[in-house]
Amino acid sequence: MSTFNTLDDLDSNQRVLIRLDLNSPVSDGSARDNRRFDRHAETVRELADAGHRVVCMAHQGRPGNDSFISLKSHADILSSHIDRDVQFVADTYGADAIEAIRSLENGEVLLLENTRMVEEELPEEDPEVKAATDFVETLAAEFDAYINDAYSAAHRNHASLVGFPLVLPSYAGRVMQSEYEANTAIAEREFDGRVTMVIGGTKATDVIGVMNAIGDKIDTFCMGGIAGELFLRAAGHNVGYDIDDNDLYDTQWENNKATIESLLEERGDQIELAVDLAYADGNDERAEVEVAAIEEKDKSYLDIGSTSVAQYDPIIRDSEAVFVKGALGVFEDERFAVGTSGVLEAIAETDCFSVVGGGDTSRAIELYGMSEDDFSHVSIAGGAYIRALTGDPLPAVELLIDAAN
Ligand SMILES: Nc1ncnc2c1ncn2[C@@H]1O[C@H](COP(=O)(O)OP(=O)(O)OP(=O)(O)O)[C@@H](O)[C@H]1O
Ligand SMILES: O=C(O)[C@H](O)COP(=O)(O)O
Repeated sequence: MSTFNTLDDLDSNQRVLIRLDLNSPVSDGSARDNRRFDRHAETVRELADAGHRVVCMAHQGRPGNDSFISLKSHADILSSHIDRDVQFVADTYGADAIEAIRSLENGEVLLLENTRMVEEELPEEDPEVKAATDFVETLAAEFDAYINDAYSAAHRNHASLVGFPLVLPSYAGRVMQSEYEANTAIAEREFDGRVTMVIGGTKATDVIGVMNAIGDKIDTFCMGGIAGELFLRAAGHNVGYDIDDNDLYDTQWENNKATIESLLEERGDQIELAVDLAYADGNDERAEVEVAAIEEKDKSYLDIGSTSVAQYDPIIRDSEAVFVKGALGVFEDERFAVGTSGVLEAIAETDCFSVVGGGDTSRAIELYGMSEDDFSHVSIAGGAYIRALTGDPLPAVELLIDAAN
């Protein structure tokens, strides 16, 4: 597949600016280690070993969310994965950042502060607009090359992703290369038997927006996570709204209500909803309730229930291909891992073609004693992977391809 320039095309001794996707779960104000660090470490290590000066950009969370934090802890985690120091500067493109960039020696690695702290990074705009921002112009002047390794963020038209390919020689990093090749090939595959997609996670908007586009390729959607609860709400149950400040449901409901309702109407026979949900009871133990018995939502539902898992299990075992996007519950807490681990184990035990995607979902594989080898492909991308399945191009990838031609 000849597409974009890769690290094999990079000249020696370059000052490189590389976009990673280190967007991670956050606890106690710090990032938690996950597969994204491990995978990007390969690209960063290769560049540093080759003697380039490596400056990394990445984002974390979204402004206004609890997970919108500094990248300081990310530098420490990345450093532990590449066995060399990763310097950190709490600045994006101001005087401190420029000084740190200019002080870098060959083979050294520096991580800049969270790109989403730059006002010009968001919102989504045309590449030409992003390329003309102070952020892109100022940083571009310090580098010989731009590398995009952030396949999992390539569906966003943000400055750090679409601005630089217009002003610097641009290359794909190793993660970009392998994820692009795998996900593009998968999007083109055809299957004879049942094709199932398991949908969970927190970013319901990303998946609901593409369910129609992939609906002709998918026979059955098994729903969980936030999207699952929103569908239950549309089906007339008293769930799928916020009962605390975490705005996981209400905004996504407002933005997707019409689409969910029309999906249920037009594709209702393809969509499997949970029949029971799990929560923490007064003793902090896992408890389950039938969806039909919920009169009012007065607690957070953190997993699908075991009857729902038993309902999804034969569907998965009868499938020729299973695509997973997002976790069915808060699997990081063992009490609420029943849905996610149950579904993943069913996939691992069959020989269907399987892809597991979702920024954090791949972590469940390791956490619950499975191996990545039990699946055909494990992607560290969530929204980008599901967009790729529709066959729609990813803006940041298209720009890398244009740059090579
Ligand atoms: N019912 C739920 N309530 C709160 N969080 C949930 C629930 N179900 C799943 N989650 C959380 O969803 C996260 C998994 O999301 P995942 O990273 O796979 O997809 P995403 O957040 O939707 O999107 P992306 O992969 O694009 O980042 C897990 O960290 C899990 O705790
Ligand atoms: O985690 C992800 O899926 C990517 O980093 C994109 O993050 P976003 O959904 O906040 O743009």
